[in-house]
Amino acid sequence: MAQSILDTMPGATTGTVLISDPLNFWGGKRVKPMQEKNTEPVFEPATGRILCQMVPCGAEEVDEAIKSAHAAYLQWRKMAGMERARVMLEAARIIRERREKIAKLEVINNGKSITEALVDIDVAWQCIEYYAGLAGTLAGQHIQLPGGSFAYTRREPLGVCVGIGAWNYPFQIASWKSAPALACGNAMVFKPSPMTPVTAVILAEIYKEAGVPDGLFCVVQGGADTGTLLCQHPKVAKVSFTGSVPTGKKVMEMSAKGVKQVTLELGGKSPLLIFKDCELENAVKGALMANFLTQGEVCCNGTRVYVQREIMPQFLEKVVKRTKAIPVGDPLLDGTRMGALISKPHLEKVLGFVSQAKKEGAKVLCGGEPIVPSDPNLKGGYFMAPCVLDNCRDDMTCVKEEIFGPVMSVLPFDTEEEVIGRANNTTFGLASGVFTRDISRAHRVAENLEAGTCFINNYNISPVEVPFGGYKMSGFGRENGQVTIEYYSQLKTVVVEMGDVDSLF
Ligand SMILES: NC(=O)C1=CN([C@@H]2O[C@H](COP(=O)(O)OP(=O)(O)OC[C@H]3O[C@@H](n4cnc5c(N)ncnc54)[C@H](O)[C@@H]3O)[C@@H](O)[C@H]2O)C=CC1
Ligand SMILES: C[N+](C)(C)CCCC(=O)O
Repeated sequence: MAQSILDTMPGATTGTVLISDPLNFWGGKRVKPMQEKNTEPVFEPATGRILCQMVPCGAEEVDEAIKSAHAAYLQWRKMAGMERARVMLEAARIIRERREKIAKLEVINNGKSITEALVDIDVAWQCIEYYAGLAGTLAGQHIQLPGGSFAYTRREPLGVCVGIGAWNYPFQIASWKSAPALACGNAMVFKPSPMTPVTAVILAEIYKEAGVPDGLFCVVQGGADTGTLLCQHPKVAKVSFTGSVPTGKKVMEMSAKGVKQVTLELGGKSPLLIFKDCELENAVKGALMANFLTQGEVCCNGTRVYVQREIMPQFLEKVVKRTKAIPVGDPLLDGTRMGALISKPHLEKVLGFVSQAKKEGAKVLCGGEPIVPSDPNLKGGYFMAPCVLDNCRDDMTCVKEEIFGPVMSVLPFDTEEEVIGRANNTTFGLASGVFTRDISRAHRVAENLEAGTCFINNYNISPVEVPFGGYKMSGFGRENGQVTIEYYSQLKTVVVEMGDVDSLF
């Protein structure tokens, strides 16, 4: 059935798509909601038009999905890693083959530019391919003990894992969570954000087509209530969450009650440090990459841009020139580099941060206002002009709080020691960046910044081989890279006695 939606994609344009297929998936197929209660409209951000209805799953449906996942888990965990790898490689191949269609659907639901969505879909299949590669390498250790006795360890799956996703990278988040989970022999029940329910179910269909047992990757739709049901379900072994800090705390609290493992990928207010000895053109490009991907709705964005005072005028001139040149508009057009924000209330929240910044003394160098594109089709879309704020201070709201929109705050600094102290003066710690040509300084700064990632002379590149995750209130656990295997598996120790029992009793 998803085929039918995907198959309409080649000819689809902004403002033309309507989705009526069921968006839940378990037992190997799309499942219609049991009842049409608490339905929420889902919007196409570029037009403000209703794209489909999101019908949240209740307790009975969540239970069905988890049961279906558990049954699949019992089969999947018995397969050799190499067998699981073959299925996952097939899933990666199918995604790659349909990348344009999936990317287009993602754009229609999320509002980001097609250029970016294509990258997101590529990162998704690469992630599945990467963990397929690791599935066959899972192994334990053999430990020799006295008298010929020995012990060995087995790396075993956890069981049914829950993935709860945010709306900014819908398909990619579902892949980042499911790929390591499945590689280790787990099943996953995934709940997308209620604002972007459309593409996770495509991933479920692709896994099915690739040959996973029915139920191995399920999708349940819903918001906080459905998420709560998932976190509280006794058959769930682990919850991996991407979203805001307040919700992350609730997820951790609920999971604690059942002693479930958690991975939390939360928000950020990451610093980007630009030293006067940097290659300025690259630093300017890096600052844009750090702020304007996905309309600024990225958790690891480097939104506090600290620039060494001597180069501030040149930096501002170049950064403003490039920001003003960003083509904002119809996200399905190849030339567009920034699309629409996720929703009207979110756009208003972001614009509210800009007015608050002005009240607190910041100077808007460009953007920060809504855009109504000339194309009549896009009149109801949630567009705004990307914004650069000057005259910022560390105590301003725009510098302290996560805006999650295209708003860059620029701050001057004088010394390395000073800027490191200021950069670390936050409860967040997701990412950070430094631009300098001095290699000693680069590594010293990387060591001293309190964040899960430090980009040196670039920003926001995230190859799937590289671990990603936060320090401090930005969360814990990691996604991507080899280490994530440890977050989706548990170690069993088997102790073998080769002699007689030397009993104390
Ligand atoms: N770290 C990141 O990548 C993201 C950060 N955010 C930040 O959060 C703000 C709010 O965005 P939201 O989508 O409302 O984030 P959120 O944290 O409320 O939602 C994230 C996910 O958690 C689910 N959820 C909500 N309440 C839950 C509960 N009690 N139990 C279990 N699951 C629950 C949501 O349905 C969604 O799937 C954004 O403006 C932004 O500042 C939002 C999205 C992604
Ligand atoms: C892909 N990347 C690194 C730009 C962002 C991924 C993290 C997120 O979900 O916001």
